Amino acid sequence: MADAKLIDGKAFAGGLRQRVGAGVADLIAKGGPKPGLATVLVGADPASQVYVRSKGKLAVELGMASFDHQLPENTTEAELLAVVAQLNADPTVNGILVQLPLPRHIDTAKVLIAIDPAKDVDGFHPVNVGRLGSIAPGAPLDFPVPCTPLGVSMLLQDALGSLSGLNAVIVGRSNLVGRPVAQLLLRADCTVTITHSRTRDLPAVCRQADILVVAIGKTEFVKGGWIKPGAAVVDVGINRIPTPEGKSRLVGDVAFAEAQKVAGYVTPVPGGVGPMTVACLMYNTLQATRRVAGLPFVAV
Ligand SMILES: NC(=O)C1=CN([C@@H]2O[C@H](COP(=O)(O)OP(=O)(O)OC[C@H]3O[C@@H](n4cnc5c(N)ncnc54)[C@H](OP(=O)(O)O)[C@@H]3O)[C@@H](O)[C@H]2O)C=CC1
Ligand SMILES: Nc1nc(=O)c2c([nH]1)NC[C@@H]1CN(c3ccc(C(=O)N[C@@H](CCC(=O)O)C(=O)O)cc3)C=[N+]21
Ligand SMILES: [Mg+2]
Repeated sequence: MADAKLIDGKAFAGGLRQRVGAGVADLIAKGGPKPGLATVLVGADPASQVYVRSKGKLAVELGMASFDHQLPENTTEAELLAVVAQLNADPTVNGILVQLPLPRHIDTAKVLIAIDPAKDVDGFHPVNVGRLGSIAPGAPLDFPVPCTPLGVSMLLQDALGSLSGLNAVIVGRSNLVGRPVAQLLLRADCTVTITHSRTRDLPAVCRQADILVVAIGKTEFVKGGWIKPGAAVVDVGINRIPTPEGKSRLVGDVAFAEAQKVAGYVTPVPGGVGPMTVACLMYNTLQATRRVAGLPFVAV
């Protein structure tokens, strides 16, 4: 079989960013508010610092205001909740992202439920989780939806067109990725199977998949022999591995070279899902701002 088509997430994300930027300009031109995105990072994890900084930079590039809050590792839960309350009350802030994971002494669920659901641009608040979990097939996504899953579903719809009736297998059941991916593919009329570390004969389950989405955090875990010929494979994993030169590079959860020989479509790491996550955060921030301005929902 010919090599798989590469799903170019970086290119698609570039287009989405451009459309969001145009949406921001249009909103402001019509006298609407300037979208504002607040990011909150607790602790000094270098990778997280890089991500949060790049989110702020992109927001400004797209015409939004960016507010970055860097709190020390020893911040108490009460202090973090006070920052969230202040951002909830600030009318210039339309989107709030609290970078995860939080230090162990902070109860993540308590922080996420404290964010105003209307400003929850990660889609992690239980109200938004519930909206996604009870959505009717094909109904509009007119509330905040988790960024990585939204990006995954956009890439699949762009590559395949209608997903109706396709067998989708998700590897990983986290609240951040696996579960919301499953909800979005169910909304798109896929037949969805969610798998995890207790799944029996995972390779055999994966081989049933027309769409295989992998989000486990294990370097090149899914092998070529697990993939149905012609399937669309979306690799969400971000694993940093050392190179012989003493540097590091990113690899996914799928053995990419093997997958390319079997799959019909495959996303690379880097340049696949990652850039979509950040673009969808901008999309969610624009949409949250349009909603507070009382404007109707339009997908961009
Ligand atoms: N590209 C992007 O924008 C993003 C990438 N990521 C990346 O995606 C990956 C997953 O992230 P996240 O969902 O937060 O991870 P979690 O660690 O929260 O969840 C991992 C999931 O994988 C499952 N799992 C682990 N080992 C196996 C195994 N051997 N067989 C089957 N299932 C297994 C776990 O199962 P169980 O529940 O049974 O423990 C769990 O459900 C990571 O590499 C992360 O860095 C995350 C967010 C955004
Ligand atoms: N509240 C919260 N929301 C998140 O969305 C969130 C989070 N916390 N914590 C961490 C994870 C991880 N995540 C990524 C975002 C972008 C890339 C990304 O842009 N990746 C590039 C590579 C970037 C590089 O080279 O380092 C790519 O795959 O091409 C990856 C991973 C968002 N997360
Ligand atoms: Mg915690």
